Amino acid sequence: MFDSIQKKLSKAFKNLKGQGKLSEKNIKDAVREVKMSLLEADVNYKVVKDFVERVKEKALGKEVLESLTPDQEFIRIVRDELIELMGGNEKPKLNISKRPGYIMLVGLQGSGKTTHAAKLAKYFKKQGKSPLLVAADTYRPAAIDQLVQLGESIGVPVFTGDRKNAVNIVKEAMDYAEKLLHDIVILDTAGRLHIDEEMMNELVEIKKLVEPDEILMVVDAMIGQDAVNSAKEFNDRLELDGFIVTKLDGDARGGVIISIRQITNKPIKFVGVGEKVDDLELFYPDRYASRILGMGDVLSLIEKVETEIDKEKAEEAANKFLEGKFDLNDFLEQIQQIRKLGPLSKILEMIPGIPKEGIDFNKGEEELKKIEAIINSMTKEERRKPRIINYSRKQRIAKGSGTTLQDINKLLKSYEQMKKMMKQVKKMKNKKSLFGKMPFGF
Ligand SMILES: Nc1nc2c(ncn2[C@@H]2O[C@H](COP(=O)(O)OP(=O)(O)OP(=O)(O)O)[C@@H](O)[C@H]2O)c(=O)[nH]1
Repeated sequence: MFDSIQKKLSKAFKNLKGQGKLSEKNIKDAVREVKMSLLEADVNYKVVKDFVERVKEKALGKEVLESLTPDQEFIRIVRDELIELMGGNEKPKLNISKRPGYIMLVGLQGSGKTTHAAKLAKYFKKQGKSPLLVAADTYRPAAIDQLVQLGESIGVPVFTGDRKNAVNIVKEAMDYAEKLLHDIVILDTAGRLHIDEEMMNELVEIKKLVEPDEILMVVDAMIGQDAVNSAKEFNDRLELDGFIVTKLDGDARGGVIISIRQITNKPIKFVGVGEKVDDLELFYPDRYASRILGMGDVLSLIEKVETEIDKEKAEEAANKFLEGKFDLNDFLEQIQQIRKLGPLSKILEMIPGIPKEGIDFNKGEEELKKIEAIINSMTKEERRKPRIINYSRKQRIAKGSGTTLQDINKLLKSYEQMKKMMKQVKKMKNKKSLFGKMPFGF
């Protein structure tokens, strides 16, 4: 995410590092680099121009010129201005006041509406709500089937009606939702390759009928400025409540996320970071500013861990480890939990200070898959007591998992090392409880 803008900006900052004191020229050069980085990231020209003016004005102020760590002071200014540009300290919020609440998704074809309708439904389901998905995309019939399939995969009903007339489908869906006591209704509407009058009229009609609590436009980050221009047109016609910016996991350059708020004056509420139904994040301007600047995003990582990782299982595993009873079954479960967080590259980029260069994420991913396959090919007893795995068992496991004897030896060796660590931890724990029993404590 944002690889190229991160690299360019870090070059701008590097030139200020170790300069002792800064001159006006240093700062002007750095500002120019920032400007080029933003333009190359496809940020709207006017947005860049205003942004750069504000950064220059602040950077030429006394604080930076006299600061002992001018590069950090400069980064702070860029970060603050970036946050401001993307919505300040605003928290992402959906304003649902009716019951059922209505969320209408609009956007161009292929932007990710259908996928994000399902992601939102799952998001609400996780909160204990009872969502209903409505397939009102009659322009591309396959979109209805796509939504039905996605709905099945997350256990959320999908209303399809007569599959012919979007306004009729929505009308019937409203009755249906009230009867079945759904508390949130998500409408997937039709998109076109380009904005056209027929599509807009249909959307306006649905809007009038439903009076949605939220009209969110789904915008594809990969198409850059075109996306921002169409966002402006949609907003002019429909008075949007906000945006879901999708496909930020790809090599999106960042332009959309940085400019859309400024151009439309409407907030980004969610971002899509992958094709799976869990790949949805709330949009916090400060956290995204940190990511754009390559400073990681620990808060989002913690939230991800809290929602994806089973706390009870994690505690159970930790206890087993402390008791020295952590076996390969537990090891497998831990790997599966970690994989629920998504690809390693995505996890690591949220942690500040981890350089991306030189890390082969695919190799790490492959290694995890290999370990999973090896443990899956073991019997229950072998997983519980890996020491019984002799040569012939190793041969069988290697065959079953499509790996080599070397791979198996490597895993068993890591497990032995882990066991040693468990023993040490257990010893320390016992010592601690002994000290706890001494008369004066320790
Ligand atoms: N990498 C990535 N792909 C995404 C994301 N969101 C959607 N996609 C993919 O983008 C493609 C289009 O998504 P759809 O949900 O079908 O788009 P749509 O806007 O409903 O398209 P129409 O129904 O034709 O208007 C699909 O292949 C999705 O898997 C995302 O956040 N990241």
